Amino acid sequence: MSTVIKTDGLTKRFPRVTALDRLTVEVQPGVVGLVGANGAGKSTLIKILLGLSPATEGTGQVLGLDIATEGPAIRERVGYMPEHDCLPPDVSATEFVVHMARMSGLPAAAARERTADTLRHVGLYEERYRPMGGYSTGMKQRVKLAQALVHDPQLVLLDEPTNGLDPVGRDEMLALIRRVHSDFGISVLVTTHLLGELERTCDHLVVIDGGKLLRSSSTASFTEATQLLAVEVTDAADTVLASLTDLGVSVRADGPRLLLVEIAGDDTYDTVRDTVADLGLGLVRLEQRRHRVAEIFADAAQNGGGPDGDAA
Ligand SMILES: Nc1ncnc2c1ncn2[C@@H]1O[C@H](COP(=O)(O)OP(=O)(O)OP(=O)(O)O)[C@@H](O)[C@H]1O
Repeated sequence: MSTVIKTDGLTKRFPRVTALDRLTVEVQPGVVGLVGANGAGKSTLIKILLGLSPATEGTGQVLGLDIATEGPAIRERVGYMPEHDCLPPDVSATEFVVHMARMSGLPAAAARERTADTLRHVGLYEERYRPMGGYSTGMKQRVKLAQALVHDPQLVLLDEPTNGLDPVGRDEMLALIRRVHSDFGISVLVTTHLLGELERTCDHLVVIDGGKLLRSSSTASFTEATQLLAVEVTDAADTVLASLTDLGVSVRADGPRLLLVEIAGDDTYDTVRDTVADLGLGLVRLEQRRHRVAEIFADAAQNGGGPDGDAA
């Protein structure tokens, strides 16, 4: 496997803020999430990787090409979906994507063919001939994705592709992103400020905060199982808590009906089940807790860094 993105000490200083602070990271082929609160430096990193904005310090390569000197070659091989709405309202999706394909160097016939295939792939059908001003946010996001894919890139950089979507639209977009990789073998770097959003979509997560790398590792290792059992009961969780405590089980309440029980061994499951049954209560859920991506921000905040709020 060859490295898709590699940065070493990448720094971007604006007059008032350091947007990227000595970022050293490597990204392998697959679907990779770039996660960070608003202002963490995600869009800045993408623009630098595309060779559109110079780094203040540090180096980087995309698909083995130098970001400082080989920007045009990078942009030939990389698709980019910008964060903000950038679609001309009185042009149809077909016209727009054909135009973007021609801009990437495709001849007219190939551009039309690729546009039709790509728009079909992202799920735009008859609507593709209508002016985009009348599109929903979800349709606009699909057009933005299509124009990033139309020239058959090896890598796409997707900046907040789920922005403005409702939960159903978000799930559809995430499934589509997954298919970009599984159907075409295109590597994906996708950003989000919603910390838990990419846990099911990405193979690997890079988490940044204040321009600094907090962690880069496989999604599985981010969300590995904890030694805690989440126990949801129909009611009277306090009674269950008291009974379990009497039995020497380490347990605490986490809301009116939820208890968190420390797993001491396999028999913890039986103890919990029997205790709830003996009290004549119902068990709604009994499952081992997994770590959440958001926890890394709480840990960083405890150690003196981390965002202070909107990292939901
Ligand atoms: N051209 C610029 N001039 C000055 N400051 C900038 C510029 N672009 C970005 N910044 C600042 O750099 C920091 C990182 O911004 P960036 O847009 O990369 O964050 P982000 O993680 O993409 O967040 P968002 O999703 O809100 O765009 C922010 O503090 C931002 O205000």
